Amino acid sequence: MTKTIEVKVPKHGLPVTQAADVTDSRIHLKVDAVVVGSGAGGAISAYELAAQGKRVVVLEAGPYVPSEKFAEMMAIAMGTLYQDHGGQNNSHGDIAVLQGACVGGSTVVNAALCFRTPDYYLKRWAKEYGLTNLNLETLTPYFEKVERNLGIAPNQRHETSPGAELINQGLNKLGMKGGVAKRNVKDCGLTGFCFAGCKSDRKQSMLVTYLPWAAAKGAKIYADTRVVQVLADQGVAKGVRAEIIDPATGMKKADLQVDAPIVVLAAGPVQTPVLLLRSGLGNSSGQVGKNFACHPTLSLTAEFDHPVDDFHGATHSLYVDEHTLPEEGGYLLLNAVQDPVEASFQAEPGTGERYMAYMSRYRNTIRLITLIHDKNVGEVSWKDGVKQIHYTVDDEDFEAMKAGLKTNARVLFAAGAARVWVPSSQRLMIESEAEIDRVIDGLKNQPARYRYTSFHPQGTCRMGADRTTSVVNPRGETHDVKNLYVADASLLPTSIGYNPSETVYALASYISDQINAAHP
Ligand SMILES: Cc1cc2nc3c(=O)[nH]c(=O)nc-3n(C[C@H](O)[C@H](O)[C@H](O)COP(=O)(O)OP(=O)(O)OC[C@H]3O[C@@H](n4cnc5c(N)ncnc54)[C@H](O)[C@@H]3O)c2cc1C
Repeated sequence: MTKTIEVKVPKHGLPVTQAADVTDSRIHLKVDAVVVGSGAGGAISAYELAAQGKRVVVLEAGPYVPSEKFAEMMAIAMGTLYQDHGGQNNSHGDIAVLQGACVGGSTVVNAALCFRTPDYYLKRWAKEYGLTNLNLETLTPYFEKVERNLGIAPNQRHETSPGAELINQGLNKLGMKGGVAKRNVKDCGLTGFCFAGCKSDRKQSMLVTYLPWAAAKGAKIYADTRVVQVLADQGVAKGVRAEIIDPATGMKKADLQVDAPIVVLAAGPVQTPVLLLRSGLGNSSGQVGKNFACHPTLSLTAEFDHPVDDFHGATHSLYVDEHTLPEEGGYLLLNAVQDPVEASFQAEPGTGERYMAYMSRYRNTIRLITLIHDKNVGEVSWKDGVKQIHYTVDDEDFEAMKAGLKTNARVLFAAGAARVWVPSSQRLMIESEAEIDRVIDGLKNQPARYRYTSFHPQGTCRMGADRTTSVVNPRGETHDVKNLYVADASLLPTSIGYNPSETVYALASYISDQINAAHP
């Protein structure tokens, strides 16, 4: 007689509890540490704490989407992997603020470009915010560790996209120098689909690195689970309350309470402050949600007289940072490959036949992004059950954007562009190098006219030594609530001008060590 033995194996490699797996309407867990959010900061914290023997649970509001299910189409990826299905904006609706919202967070959809935090900012943070502990000597081992663990390395020659090759030629003609991008990608498949998730798992996102490692050390991961309140008693963190939501219906399936003496918030720079505000915790300084910066970007699209086919290759091949520090201009240039959907919203060629004609030349186009180091002038608020991002581009920052766009256009013409499209509702096209200054000088700081995208929100739970001007102390613990830690991009005291993921990876690793030291 044959006996069937039922073996329960994880469905797609990563053991994740999803709403569909939940049968009880109330769940109560007791662990050593609860981590809120499974992105850059959350996944690293979860692994580092679990590796020290702590019982860890990770709660992630977004769904679990295994890599094999990634659709190599932006429109679908936006709907499944991004915060608010890709529709998160500032309150004026003139800047798209993109964040990942899935198991692995923004690391699943990011372009993997990595920079160590420049010493310039570490020195500034030490001087202005008392963060003398975050110096190069202390942080270098953390940079080295995450670079090793995530395979962060300079692109190989063959990974350079065709558009980046042209841009390099333009830079050479102008006597400028591009830097070779470093990315957390191993053996890149050159598909150009980073923003839609890496189907072949070559991007070393949290989904394929720290989260499986955390699970191997015993951490439990819940998807579809939105934390709605941080629990504390007499100034000491006690755990969190969450709701497990069926993503198919939007209906609540269960209430979840986690009791834990260590709470790590890593819900990202929009949701972490919202959680603190909703919970009425951590805000004696009045700084929770304040100091929001987001690195607004505008892309110029160059059109060539011949096909370039700039859709295969590293998403980012090169950067130009001669003018990135605030005193030197405050802008960074980055090339990026683009799929037709992205190309379609990076320029304003007009509608109808004009638009069709423009898109029919998609193969001839490349883009160069201008990213500005913005001041921390924004605020995330939570009012009447609604989150809002109040932010508008500051006038001085707009001047940095204009300076960046001028350099950007010069590089594109030197690269051989026939014309350059400005992403403005005024339908601006620059037809020669001689026209650059006139067109760009004519731009006014009216954000609704432009196609702004932010990929890097940051700064809403500022770290600092002074409890009256910051939310989190230099070890990552909130000034107000003991054992309540923050380990995500909200910590950054100022905008850092460069893509921030490696800074978040390093800070989360550093803070995990502080937590492990305080809770042996
Ligand atoms: C399209 C895109 C491209 C990018 N490209 C680059 C790049 O090339 N280089 C670079 O350095 N940076 C890049 N970034 C930015 C980088 O990925 C982020 O700075 C970094 O991931 C931030 O880490 P985090 O831990 O703060 O948040 P995230 O990685 O965003 O993780 C936060 C997680 O918390 C979850 N969450 C939110 N609220 C709750 C809640 N209440 N309960 C439970 N879970 C919650 C979210 O769903 C999300 O999964 C990019 C970002 C995007 C969106």
